[in-house]
Amino acid sequence: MPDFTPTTDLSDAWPQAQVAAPVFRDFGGRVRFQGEAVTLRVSDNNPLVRQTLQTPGEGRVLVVDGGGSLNCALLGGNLGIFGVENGWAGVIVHGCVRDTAELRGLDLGIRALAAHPRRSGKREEGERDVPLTFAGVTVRPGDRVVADEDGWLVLGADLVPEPKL
Ligand SMILES: O=C([O-])CC(=O)C(=O)O
Repeated sequence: MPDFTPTTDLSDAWPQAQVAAPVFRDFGGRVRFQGEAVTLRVSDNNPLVRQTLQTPGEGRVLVVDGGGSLNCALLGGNLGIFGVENGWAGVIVHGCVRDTAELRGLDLGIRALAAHPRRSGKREEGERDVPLTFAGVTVRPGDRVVADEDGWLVLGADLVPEPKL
């Protein structure tokens, strides 16, 4: 990926960068990804996740706060394909995903807490474009999210562009 600065270097250059607690697993076919955050808060229901991944991603990262729920999966193979087809760089789920063998084959960054076989509820509820706080970070819409082999972090929109490293 062109112009990719590792999270380690970003963290060194910007001590104020928010680093997510290292509780996320990598499920995607793309280990390194970055982009502006689009935010969703849902609770064991994923229609908003589906709807959002069906809109143009334009290289952004969908950040889903599922409240850390270990009850069901908020994203699976079909939603992952929507993400690829619509140009999302990645999806970060504070919750679970499923179809992990399929997700691994997608050109999409995917982080989540765990795998879970059960599908989520189908109620159209949740909030979009709200600040999210979980795993020690606050993600606001438009913040830059950067993920790689070492974890992921959040750079507030005010920190863009990058400093000279
Ligand atoms: O539809 C769902 O709830 C999640 C899923 O399994 C998929 O994306 O394929």
